[in-house]
Amino acid sequence: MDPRFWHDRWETGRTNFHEGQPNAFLVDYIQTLNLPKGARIFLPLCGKTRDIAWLLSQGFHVVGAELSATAIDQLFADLDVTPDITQQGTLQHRSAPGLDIYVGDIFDLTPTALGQVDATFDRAALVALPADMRDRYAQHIVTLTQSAPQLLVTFQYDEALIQGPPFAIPADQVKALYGDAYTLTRLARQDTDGGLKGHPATEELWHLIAAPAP
Ligand SMILES: C[S@@+](CC[C@H](N)C(=O)[O-])C[C@H]1O[C@@H](n2cnc3c(N)ncnc32)[C@H](O)[C@@H]1O
Repeated sequence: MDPRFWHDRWETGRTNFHEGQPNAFLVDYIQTLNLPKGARIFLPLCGKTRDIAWLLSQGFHVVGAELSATAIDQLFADLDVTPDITQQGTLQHRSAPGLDIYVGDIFDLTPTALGQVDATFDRAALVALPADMRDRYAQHIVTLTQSAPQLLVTFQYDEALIQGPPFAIPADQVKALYGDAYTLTRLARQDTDGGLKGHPATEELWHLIAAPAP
């Protein structure tokens, strides 16, 4: 998807994907990841999600990647924190205690820059990408995180009624994208509160664990 689409959304404040509170699946299912305090959790395409403040409050270290500098300005303002800022190639690195954010195209992020992560939480990231970008994205996440365990939130809805993003990602597509690298378990599904764009929708939570070597 053209980066201008997202820059425009942030510049004009059309960010209805932003939840004003930590994601309910994250809060209810984080224990499934069985992470110790201080574990590093990666949030791809993080926007200014409140999940970051919540994870920090739970004693985790958060690493995010986000295209929009405006989103990250707002994130740090919401956190009431002034980050240190350095340039790393095409990416800007904004850091504060417990928090590293890479501002720029996630496809420019390397495993070396990201460093070791213990888990990934994908909410409104995979589903934000059109079909022709998803393979590349999923492979990039696997490479970046070295198949770290993942919680992945997807949507199901009638695509004849709703135009994404967020895009519907049926179970067989989750398996096609991640089935080689991970063993997949659907942990939960629930109707989206108030529907999506006026139509019924369902959200699903997937738990991805590195598949045993063949
Ligand atoms: C639907 S929003 C979700 C934000 C956040 N995960 C949340 O739950 O509120 C998708 C975000 O991905 C960002 N984005 C889109 N393409 C990107 C890319 N190639 N690299 C980094 N971020 C990207 C957009 O700027 C936008 O903030």
